[in-house]
Amino acid sequence: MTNLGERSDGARRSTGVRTPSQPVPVQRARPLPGPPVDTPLVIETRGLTKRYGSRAAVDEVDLHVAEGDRYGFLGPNGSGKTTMVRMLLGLVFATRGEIRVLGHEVPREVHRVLPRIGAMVEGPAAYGHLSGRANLDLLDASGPGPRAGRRRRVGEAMERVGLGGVDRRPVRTYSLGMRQRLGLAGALLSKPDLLILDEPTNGLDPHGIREIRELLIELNHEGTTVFLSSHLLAEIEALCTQVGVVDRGRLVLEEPLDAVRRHTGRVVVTTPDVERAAAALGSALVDRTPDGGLVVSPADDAGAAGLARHLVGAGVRLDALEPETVSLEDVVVRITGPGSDRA
Ligand SMILES: Nc1ncnc2c1ncn2[C@@H]1O[C@H](COP(=O)(O)OP(=O)(O)OP(=O)(O)O)[C@@H](O)[C@H]1O
Repeated sequence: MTNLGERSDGARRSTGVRTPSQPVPVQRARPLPGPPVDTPLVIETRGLTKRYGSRAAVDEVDLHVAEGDRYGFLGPNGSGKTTMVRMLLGLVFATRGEIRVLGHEVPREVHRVLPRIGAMVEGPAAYGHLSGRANLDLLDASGPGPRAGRRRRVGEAMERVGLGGVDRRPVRTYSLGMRQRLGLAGALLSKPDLLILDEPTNGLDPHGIREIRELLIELNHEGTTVFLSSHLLAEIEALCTQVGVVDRGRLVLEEPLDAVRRHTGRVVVTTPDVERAAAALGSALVDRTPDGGLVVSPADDAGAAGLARHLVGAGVRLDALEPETVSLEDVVVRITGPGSDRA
């Protein structure tokens, strides 16, 4: 198997946007902003494929997750996210392709990788008749950590996910959100270098989602790389620094979030004098936003400053003049089809 760590093409990020009629793999393109290209990769796959019968659940995926990333792996239902996550953890064998996690080949060296990973896949599993603390005690006992300090480790993990006060209740009385937090506490026990989480905010209410997001950002600032799969665009947009979009098993985009939400070169004008502004703009007015903003394509040499002068000169009062950006949702909807459960 090729040593993925020896890649020299420098293309740690690839980029590509396709229209639905162009089912091409992700393209490698311009250098992108973000961490330097020599940031070590903690997850890398090449040509990774998993077939179930004639159907490819994961299809020729080249994934690049760099140290320090908060990487959001996004895709419609049935697009292959869980299969991908399971292959990264050695739970499912690939049909073809290569996987390297934290510098080791998976599945061959997965025993060297797992102690450094915290993972939560397809919802947390726990013994319902035991308390959350007892479940974590068992999990800790099955891990590589020493017995000494177990009580403290478990206590800290429970506190971090907001379950500090409920440690005597049996897990069968937990809400889905509490189970999700318990799963996350289990993933944190070993103070992992890498967290791999499949839909970690499933079942959480908005407060819970925010708490988990803040926790993941905090852990990331402390040095943990976070890889999470989700179909929740808003969640990825609020949390992640990097985005990989998968559609029907293929990785169709992999970019820093900032690059995805790039500026369009157009300007959104907010004004109380909408019709006066529209008349002054003439053919430079190209669209209107749902909340009444005017989308303007300013002449190249004049830019936003020239646009502002022109409008003020025409007697238009300006509330705001902002660059228009593409939302993650716009991009994802454009490049992916409906989930395979709707095909
Ligand atoms: N064990 C299996 N046997 C046969 N087909 C499978 C198996 N596991 C997954 N698949 C198929 O592979 C495809 C990808 O499934 P996967 O669960 O990885 O997608 P997903 O993106 O995680 O979906 P969701 O967001 O709905 O969880 C689907 O078409 C699914 O039906």
